[in-house]
Amino acid sequence: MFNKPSVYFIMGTQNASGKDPLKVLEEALKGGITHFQLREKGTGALQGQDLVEFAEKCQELCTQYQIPFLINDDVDLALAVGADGIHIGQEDMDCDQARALIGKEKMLGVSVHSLEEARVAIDAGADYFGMGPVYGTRSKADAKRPAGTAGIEEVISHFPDIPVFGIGGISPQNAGAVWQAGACGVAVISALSGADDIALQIAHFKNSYKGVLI
Ligand SMILES: C=C1C=NC(C(F)(F)F)=NC1=N
Ligand SMILES: [Mg+2]
Repeated sequence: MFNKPSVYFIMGTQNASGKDPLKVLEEALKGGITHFQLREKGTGALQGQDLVEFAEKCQELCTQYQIPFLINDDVDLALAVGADGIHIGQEDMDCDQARALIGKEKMLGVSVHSLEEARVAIDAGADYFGMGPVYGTRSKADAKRPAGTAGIEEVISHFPDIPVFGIGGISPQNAGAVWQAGACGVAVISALSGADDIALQIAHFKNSYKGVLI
């Protein structure tokens, strides 16, 4: 479920750079992403029934390609469409509550920025961590300042069994440090949603992992 090198695509309708978001998702699935997260935020974001229907279409595509489909923040939406899991941040509901709501089978991802936050998330049964922003990012309006990969190294050294995804401004050109830090995968928004050839970009991400191994 979390094999290296994982490429975790995150997108909402506002990240599709004018393209049909479902077409972008299908191209990414065809191109070999390993996880998908629907993160519907910002002005113009879908709401209500429109959001449910869009999420259901994302779910159908991910099921077709047998890729885990996770939803950011919105546990009710995740339960409504039968998503494979949720991703929550520190400012969302607490991990224990989220785990109680989704049950043991679904995936629980948590954004963590410290050992303490990681410990709390592990106690709640988190399946993976998101850590960042590694580099500067334009995809998250309230992102913290770039943290590099030190935090990733520290958390992995204390909790070696929990997969960690680096996120924030990651491209194939700067992904090497994220793999070097021991991350299970890279989580990306604009590096894929804005790419001319998404499959090629995914291949570049996977090759950047090989580069580190050699
Ligand atoms: C803020 C986030 C941080 N990390 C992740 C993930 F990559 F999934 F772990 N997703 C988010 N939405
Ligand atoms: Mg959040």
